[in-house]
Amino acid sequence: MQIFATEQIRAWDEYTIRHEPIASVDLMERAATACYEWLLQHHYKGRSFSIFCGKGNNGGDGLVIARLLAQSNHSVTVYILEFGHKGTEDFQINLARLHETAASILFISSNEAIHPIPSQDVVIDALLGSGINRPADGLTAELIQHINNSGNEVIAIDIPSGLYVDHSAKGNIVIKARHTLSFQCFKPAFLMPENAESIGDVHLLDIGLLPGFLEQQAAPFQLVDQAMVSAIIRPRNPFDHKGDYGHAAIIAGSYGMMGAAVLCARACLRSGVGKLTCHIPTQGYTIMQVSAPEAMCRTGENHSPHELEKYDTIGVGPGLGTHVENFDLLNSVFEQNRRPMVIDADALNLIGQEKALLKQIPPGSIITPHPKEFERLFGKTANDYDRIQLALQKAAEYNIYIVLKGRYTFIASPDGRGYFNSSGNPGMATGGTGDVLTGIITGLLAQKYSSLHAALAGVFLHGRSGDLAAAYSSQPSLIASDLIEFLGQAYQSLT
Ligand SMILES: NC(=O)C1=CN([C@@H]2O[C@H](COP(=O)(O)OP(=O)(O)OC[C@H]3O[C@@H](n4cnc5c(N)ncnc54)[C@H](O)[C@@H]3O)[C@@H](O)[C@H]2O)[C@H](O)CC1
Ligand SMILES: [K+]
Repeated sequence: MQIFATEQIRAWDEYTIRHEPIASVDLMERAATACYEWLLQHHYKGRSFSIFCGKGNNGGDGLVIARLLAQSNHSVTVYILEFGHKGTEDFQINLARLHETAASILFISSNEAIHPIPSQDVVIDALLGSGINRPADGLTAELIQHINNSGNEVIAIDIPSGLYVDHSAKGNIVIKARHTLSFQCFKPAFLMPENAESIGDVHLLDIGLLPGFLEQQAAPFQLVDQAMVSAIIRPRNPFDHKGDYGHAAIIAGSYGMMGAAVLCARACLRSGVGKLTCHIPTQGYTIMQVSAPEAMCRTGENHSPHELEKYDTIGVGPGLGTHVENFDLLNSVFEQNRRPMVIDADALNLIGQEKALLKQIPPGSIITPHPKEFERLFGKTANDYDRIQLALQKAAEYNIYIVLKGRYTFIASPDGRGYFNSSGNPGMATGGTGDVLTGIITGLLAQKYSSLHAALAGVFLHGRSGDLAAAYSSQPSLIASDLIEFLGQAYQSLT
């Protein structure tokens, strides 16, 4: 699924209006009806509503929702923020229609007109939508703050007012919504951690924008979803043997951190790899052989980084530690292996300390930093959007894939394309889940998936395992081992 910027969203509306064809006021009716139906289906039936509208089409949506609620006997008060103009055509048409209902309509043209919101009311925020082109200020900003301070439950229409669709609004005054009801596709704003407080839970409502538009559009970002990953994963052939699924190596673990190596190894095995050899410290030998009997082990000084050319790929980093001798280890790995590999955790921290190593990473490799590791490697950015751009820039500069881990993990490809993963949940914010991801991606690379496909399928399957595990038990109780147990079901869920 594409993730569009403001101009493309507007173009998609216009394409639908022209080709369906449908009048724009009828498209607004369809969008607002979807919001109204969502409210009825989600325990808001019978509640009373304070609906705040601007004079653009976002406000128009609010007026239609107000009419539909009033016509179904809900108590509705509509507050229209005065901007000194009549409003868009569709806004005006719907204001006239609203006058024929029992809804109270009040205009806010100064601070004095801002009154306390009844505590039982659900607030609908339809002040500003995707047409915003500057920070909310003056009376608009005061009204937003008034709504935020009220403590009432807020449902934002299309996007919380004050937020930009595709660039940072950090530091601006923005509505804090419990739910955001948006249309058709994800907007970049919904995928950025810096907006978490504003957007609440996002619900995408289908308003029937025509799919024909998608064929002509190159979106700046793609959403990694089930359809995408189902098309990547290949079925197994009946006459295959283990040699067909590659030989992976994992170089991981140190005293006190053998768990990371075990999680990584077990996840790699469950990903479908043919053979796995773990290069681990000698004192971790028994732990690994008992925990992952399917894997072979090599021990020896400094993880014994020898004969690495026999592997199809290598995953390095989980639980490795950042002792100085590990710089030699990394140098040796990068010298021996020039095929795409996976680099994570302490291996990234070592590279963060010795930036010259970045240039030695084999081309097409996948690095999997979390935001702090990313910062150590490439520096701080002012906001999440800049971090995404920096990731794309660095991916191109070093010819690597950067998997920037988070709620919506971002995958930066060296060709300039960016992908946001859609699966996963906050239960996965717990120790060891990153080691599992490294194991899965390493296993997919060994099975000769391209680096891009291994990264995309790896993050999606990892998140899907987390979703299945959380559904089976709960988010708080989720531990990294659960992801490995549910990887089989995650694969199954793709078909
Ligand atoms: N498919 C869809 O997504 C549909 C969306 N719809 C809704 O339409 C809005 C977009 O409407 P638009 O009129 O373009 O913009 P806004 O309502 O956001 O109005 C903005 C309006 O206000 C001016 N303005 C911009 N920034 C500010 C500011 N900081 N303070 C005050 N005023 C500002 C600007 O000049 C505009 O005139 C979309 O979000 C959906 O809710 C349709 O219903 C159809 C389907
Ligand atoms: K809004």
